[in-house]
Amino acid sequence: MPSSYAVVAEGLAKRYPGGVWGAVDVSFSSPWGRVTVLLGPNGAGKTTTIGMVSTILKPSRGRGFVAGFDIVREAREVRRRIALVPQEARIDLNWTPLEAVKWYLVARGWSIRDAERRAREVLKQLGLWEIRNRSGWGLSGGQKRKTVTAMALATEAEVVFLDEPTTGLDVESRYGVWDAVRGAAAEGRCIVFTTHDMREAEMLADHAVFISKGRVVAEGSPRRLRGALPYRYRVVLRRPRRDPQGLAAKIIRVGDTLIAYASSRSEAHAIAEDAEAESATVEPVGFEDVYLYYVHEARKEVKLNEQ
Ligand SMILES: Nc1ncnc2c1ncn2[C@@H]1O[C@H](COP(=O)(O)OP(=O)(O)OP(=O)(O)O)[C@@H](O)[C@H]1O
Repeated sequence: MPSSYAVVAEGLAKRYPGGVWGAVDVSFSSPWGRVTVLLGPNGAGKTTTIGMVSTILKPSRGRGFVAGFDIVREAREVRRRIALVPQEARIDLNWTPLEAVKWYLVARGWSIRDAERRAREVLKQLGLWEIRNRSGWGLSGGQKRKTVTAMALATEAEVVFLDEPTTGLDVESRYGVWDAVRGAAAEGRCIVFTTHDMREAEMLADHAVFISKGRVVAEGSPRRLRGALPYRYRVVLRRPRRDPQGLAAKIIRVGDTLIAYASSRSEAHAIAEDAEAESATVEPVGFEDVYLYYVHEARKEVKLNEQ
């Protein structure tokens, strides 16, 4: 029973009724006390993966463990230890944020007094304090979304699965969610998070898992994944007069903008000068570049361990 990791997926696959494969071969390990971010294009299999490890979906193949418990044979034990915010989660609109969080905790076995105290704490952290007593009918989409996230993070769950919790949230609200997620990880819990926002992934991830077409194509810490790219710098050229073909390690075209990759800062500056572009910026590669490389280019599996 492997329990040194909070979540372990071993070759998980899911075939939906009708024959569509939602996941084909998903293997990854999420450490305790860390934030694991699942990344990948629409339809890659992130939600399906979260569904399987949170016991909502039965895998068609493979094995999975949460806190050392088998996700199929010991699903009840797993459920006791997790909290989940599905992508489409909604609150009961007849409740206020305070009621929603508090009564959810009570339903999980908390005393009313502890639930009230904890609900207040989390609502403050997520910037929901001012509207804690407003009916769900009077909340904006983002406020409702944050309330559901507050319900999951307020719990004692050792492992919290959040499927795109910040989609549609304003900048300040995102910071609130990030703060709460980091706080939960600092308590030793494991947070598994999906997002399409590369900046968010870069800010939050201790551990990243890239999924493409139902398979894990890369896994590791952001630093390791960045370091494994065959280039170090990206040059963004807007309307270049000359094509940096030959100078760049790789080029991506987005309309009249080119992203050229270089293996050193001096090469990057040479590309920027030579192109005579309307504007040129040179920056170290980031998570977006990691994403583009692993998801769209490298088809082979890459695994980067922390050692
Ligand atoms: N209930 C279902 N029945 C049949 N096919 C499904 C079902 N749910 C998902 N799929 C399919 O499984 C594949 C993976 O979907 P999934 O929702 O896991 O992707 P995702 O990575 O979470 O995507 P997104 O970023 O758009 O949320 C897709 O091809 C999808 O159409």
